[in-house]
Amino acid sequence: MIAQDMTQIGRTPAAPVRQASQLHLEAARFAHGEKVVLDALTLDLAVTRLAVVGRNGSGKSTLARLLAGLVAPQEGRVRINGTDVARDRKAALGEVGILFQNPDHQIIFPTVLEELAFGLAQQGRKKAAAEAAARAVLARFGKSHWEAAYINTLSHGQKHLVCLMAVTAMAPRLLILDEPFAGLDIPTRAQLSRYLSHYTGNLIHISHDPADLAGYDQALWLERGQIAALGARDRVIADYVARMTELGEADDIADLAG
Ligand SMILES: Nc1ncnc2c1ncn2[C@@H]1O[C@H](COP(=O)(O)OP(=O)(O)OP(=O)(O)O)[C@@H](O)[C@H]1O
Repeated sequence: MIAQDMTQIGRTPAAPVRQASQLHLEAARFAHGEKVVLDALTLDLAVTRLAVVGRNGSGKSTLARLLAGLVAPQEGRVRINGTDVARDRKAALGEVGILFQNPDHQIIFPTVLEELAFGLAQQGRKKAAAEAAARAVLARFGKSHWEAAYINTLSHGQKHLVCLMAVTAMAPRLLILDEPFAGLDIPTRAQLSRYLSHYTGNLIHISHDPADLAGYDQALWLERGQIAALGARDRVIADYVARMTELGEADDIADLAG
């Protein structure tokens, strides 16, 4: 069951609702060694609900990591609401959070409370205040009984929920979701989806499944590290699905994305 007033999850009551987040990428480049993933990517966009699609290997997760400031562009600039998210990590934590596809890549601490309190401490709260705020988030999600649970005893979906609680506890204005529903059963997926639809901050949602992206107003289609299309969700997703269907029906799969 969803606890209490879901509109307040991750936000204090006084927080502004869905004030757009401003993405600013200026000729951003990111390569893994010789492999250039994103090249001279330029984007100025006000985001409330943005869907991101693209083939395997097109650079979506790399873009997510750049936007979250987990990696810095090797050339160019990435700013979210004016913050250089890779350099100013403390300010970045209030601007942007990320939910990975695999919770095991995100979780650091053994227990649920420690995991939730960590991000809050990173934002500058003292240990006791961070733990109190973490307990408040657990209560809001109806999961106070998880406080002392060892995360390695939780299921994949439950770990996902821990990550979602941890990231929303920090109340970032922009939350990036990198295929958050992969591997989840239908009820867990529905529950997470409901939590997310009530998140009062802005969302960027990466998914291969257009059904996950209903309710998003804009969409960005990434192709080999370049923007293939950006605009109204319905049009971009329709064009993307048509193109993917066309490729899927072709016998020659030599054109599989690098
Ligand atoms: N650590 C790494 N070392 C080398 N190459 C990498 C590394 N991580 C990613 N890549 C390469 O970067 C490219 C983009 O990867 P990325 O994970 O951003 O794509 P994606 O669009 O998120 O893919 P998917 O839909 O499969 O999750 C791929 O070609 C991938 O092989």
